[in-house]
Amino acid sequence: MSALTLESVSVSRGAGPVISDVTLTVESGSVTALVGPNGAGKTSLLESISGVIGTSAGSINLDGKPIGKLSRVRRARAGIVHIEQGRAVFPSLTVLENLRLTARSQREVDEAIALFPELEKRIASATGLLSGGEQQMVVLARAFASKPRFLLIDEMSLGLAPVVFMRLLPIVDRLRENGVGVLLVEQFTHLALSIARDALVVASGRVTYQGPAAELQNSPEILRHAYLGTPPPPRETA
Ligand SMILES: Nc1ncnc2c1ncn2[C@@H]1O[C@H](COP(=O)(O)OP(=O)(O)OP(=O)(O)O)[C@@H](O)[C@H]1O
Repeated sequence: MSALTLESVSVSRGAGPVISDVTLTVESGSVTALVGPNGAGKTSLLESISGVIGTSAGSINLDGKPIGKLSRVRRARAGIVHIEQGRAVFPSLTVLENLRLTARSQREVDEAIALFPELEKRIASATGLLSGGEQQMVVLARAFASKPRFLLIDEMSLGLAPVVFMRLLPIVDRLRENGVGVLLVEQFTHLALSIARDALVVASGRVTYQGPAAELQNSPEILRHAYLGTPPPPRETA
């Protein structure tokens, strides 16, 4: 079992700390939802994992080996792929050309198309002509074509209606079934929790909940306290 682990990670930017003391394990073939209020530090945490920004304390490990000092490119080569906010496609290139940009071989392109049959009929279209949801699908397919071991997805739903975003969730689940470990930052909390096994809530840079996604999904009170950063209600005993 492959794992991406963070041990007591802290991140500072600008005026001071934005992430404090986060410990987390994402296993291959699992989805972890990372949720929390605006400005909580979710994007900063993803950026520190992929190497966009540095950490101020703690360690980031891939299968037990520290990767926190590696460049962004080397982390990507090791299999940590970060889908940043916004739809980063080349709109004037066709879907196929966008896939070829990250795939290392035609086989990887074919595998991506096989996993995303929805894109097959649009393969020769300019990507900019696709709907927002379809373009996000191209982003996911392109990420898959780059053979990720761990995928960090930052607000894939940005600019999409919930109903469109809901159509992308089974695709994330398909990636998971293919062994990818997914860390999913999402503003549509309940939709993210619905496909996640584990959940992490951060508020003001600190972890306020860590546990099964189903528990958060089923307990609005626990979720509310986690977002507010206040102590959770006592667990009911049988
Ligand atoms: N480039 C930057 N320079 C300085 N401070 C930044 C920068 N980017 C973000 N911050 C600050 O870091 C804190 C965490 O921001 P971050 O974007 O990580 O939160 P977030 O949980 O992803 O928020 P949102 O859900 O609104 O996207 C905020 O206080 C933000 O103002």
